[in-house]
Amino acid sequence: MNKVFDVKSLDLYYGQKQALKQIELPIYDKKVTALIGPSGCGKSTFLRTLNRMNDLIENCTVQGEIMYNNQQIYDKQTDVIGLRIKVGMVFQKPNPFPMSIYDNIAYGPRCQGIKSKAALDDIVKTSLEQAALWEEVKDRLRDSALALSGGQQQRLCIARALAMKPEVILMDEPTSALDPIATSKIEDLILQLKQHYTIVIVTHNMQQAARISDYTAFFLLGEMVEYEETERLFSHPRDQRTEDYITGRFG
Ligand SMILES: Nc1ncnc2c1ncn2[C@@H]1O[C@H](COP(=O)(O)OP(=O)(O)OP(=O)(O)O)[C@@H](O)[C@H]1O
Repeated sequence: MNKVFDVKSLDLYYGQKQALKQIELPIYDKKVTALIGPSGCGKSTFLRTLNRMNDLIENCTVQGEIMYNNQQIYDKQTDVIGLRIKVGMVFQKPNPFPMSIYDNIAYGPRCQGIKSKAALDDIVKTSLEQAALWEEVKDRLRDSALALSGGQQQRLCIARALAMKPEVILMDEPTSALDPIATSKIEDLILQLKQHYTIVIVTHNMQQAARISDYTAFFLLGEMVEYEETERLFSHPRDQRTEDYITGRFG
């Protein structure tokens, strides 16, 4: 199986404080990898290393190696903007831009220099279709995105990421602000998207990890304690700490 990312000996510090310790992890192509663990264990921090979003945090230093398609992304020569296009991100709280549904999707492609209306129309339609939102919004593309429901806004944010033609989508607790029906739609969508994209998702919800992911990594206190095929990790955890966490003994 093809590794999209290969992480080796990754340490991350916020100032003096070490938030990630010697993380080693592969991320496989067109699979869903879930990151689980109690609050503050470093899941979001790790997720952000994969497209160098932590660069935006002052005092954050990273050591070790993250290979993305056989290229070390923490090299000085890395085109970080290009990396963030290829490795898109969806956040916990839906964050549509205060503009129309259409313009939310067209914004990124326009910034990349695409001006033709036909080309933009096509990107908007395809992205919304892939995000399972087209049927719900096709008659109101010029309406404000802020008028959509929370679940629709989150699918819009996924469509906005897809419009950039990424290879990987990082999702940081994408359903934690949503009700169960909207959550279930996003979960179905993730299962669809993995046919074409590699997905890494942070979730607090172990049932969700079990339902949608192929691989799971359990983090604790900045360490990656266990990484396994999801089914195996939940049925036969190797480490006592994983077992304690998944059986609800802490966290
Ligand atoms: N910008 C920052 N500056 C300093 N410390 C930070 C920063 N962001 C996170 N941390 C610290 O790094 C550690 C890991 O935080 P992180 O947000 O990655 O954990 P998490 O597992 O994603 O938690 P949660 O599930 O609550 O979102 C925590 O101790 C946190 O306080």
